[in-house]
Amino acid sequence: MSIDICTSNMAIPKIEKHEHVVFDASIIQHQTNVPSEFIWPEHEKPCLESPELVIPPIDLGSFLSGDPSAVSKAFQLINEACRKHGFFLIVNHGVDSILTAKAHEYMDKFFGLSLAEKQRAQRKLGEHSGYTSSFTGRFSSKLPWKETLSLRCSDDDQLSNIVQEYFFNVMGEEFEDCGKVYQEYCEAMNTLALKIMELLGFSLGAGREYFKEFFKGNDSIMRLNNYPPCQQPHLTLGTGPHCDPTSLTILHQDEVGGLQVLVDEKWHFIRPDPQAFVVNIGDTFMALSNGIFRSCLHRAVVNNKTVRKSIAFFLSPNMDKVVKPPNNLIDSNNPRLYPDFTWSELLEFTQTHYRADMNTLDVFSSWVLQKNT
Ligand SMILES: C=C1C[C@]23C[C@H]1CC[C@H]2[C@]1(C)CCC[C@@](C)(C(=O)O)[C@H]1[C@@H]3C(=O)O
Ligand SMILES: O=C(O)CCC(=O)C(=O)O
Ligand SMILES: [Fe+2]
Repeated sequence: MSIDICTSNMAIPKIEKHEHVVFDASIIQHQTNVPSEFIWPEHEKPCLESPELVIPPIDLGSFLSGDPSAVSKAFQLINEACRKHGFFLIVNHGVDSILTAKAHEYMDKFFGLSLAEKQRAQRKLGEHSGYTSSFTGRFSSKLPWKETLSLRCSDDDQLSNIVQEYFFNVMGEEFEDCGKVYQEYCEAMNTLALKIMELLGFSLGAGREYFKEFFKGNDSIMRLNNYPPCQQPHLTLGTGPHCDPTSLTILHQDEVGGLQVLVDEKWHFIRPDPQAFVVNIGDTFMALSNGIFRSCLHRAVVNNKTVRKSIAFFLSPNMDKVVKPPNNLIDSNNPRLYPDFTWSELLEFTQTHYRADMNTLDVFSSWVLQKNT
């Protein structure tokens, strides 16, 4: 496949696939030389000695309790973080730590299977759920050193068991318990995401309920990321630099560490904390906030000793919901920065035409404008 679209002022790079590359985690982790498809260009190669970013976490429980000083503290922290880089940590979030621990344990069960067994869940083009090893079917170079299992999830009543059913139908009875855990985890993430939306709505002066309402019936994705060890970790990346095209990401990383965030033009490690969720603003929320809250640029590095796992929940609106900012964020001094679009259009753009990176929202906006003229 090779798609080349040109917008009025921006060329969209080709997406090419090279299906001959095989990423079998059990083999590739021992290979002394990283295959060339996994070698990232010089300017994107990771710095494995980056400094750590130290930031105060947001206490969600106290904010929701309504205690005035906690509310104003959370309000101040969230405003600073989202205007500056779009990333923050949440503690006292109400998610059961046993559930999170089980979600990590079941990752070992799934990713510990042979490649052929994992490929029973192989993600097909156009589908949201399924297993992908290193995106070898989608991209030709700068392949990420990871395998993922994506699961579509939603708070729509009709899709209330979608994760559980996926495991049962695709992986069989043996994965029934695993399906139950990930179903429960998705529901916990959905509840948490909507609570965070209250905080964001409040901070942007749109009202506590505004974004919570907007995301009712959301069509989200949960992704299990498994990063095997790599013998030349300084040459590759687990996940390349990107802003999530989705609205809000809630990530839980295991104790190994590898997530880096760009702040003040420097990459910083985010030290893993089992009690905390890492939250970042994605492109769709940046558009919803009329550019006031920034989509966060981040990436993940790998290491030569230990497998690393992370679980990401990507909150996204219902497919047909029109993404446009609330009226209070638009005036003559703050004109609209992005055109109206639907999540279904942006999703299609990142899956078919353009590999999500740090410029997705701008390139996508030009594409939408050009399409509509
Ligand atoms: C809708 C999505 C596309 C990606 C997964 C979710 C949200 C983030 C996107 C992604 C993680 C951004 C970096 C590149 C990518 C290919 C990846 O490494 O996983 C992206 C996902 C994707 O396109 O499948
Ligand atoms: O694994 C990580 O820490 C980051 C993963 C990520 O950015 C993603 O899946 O979008
Ligand atoms: Fe991401």
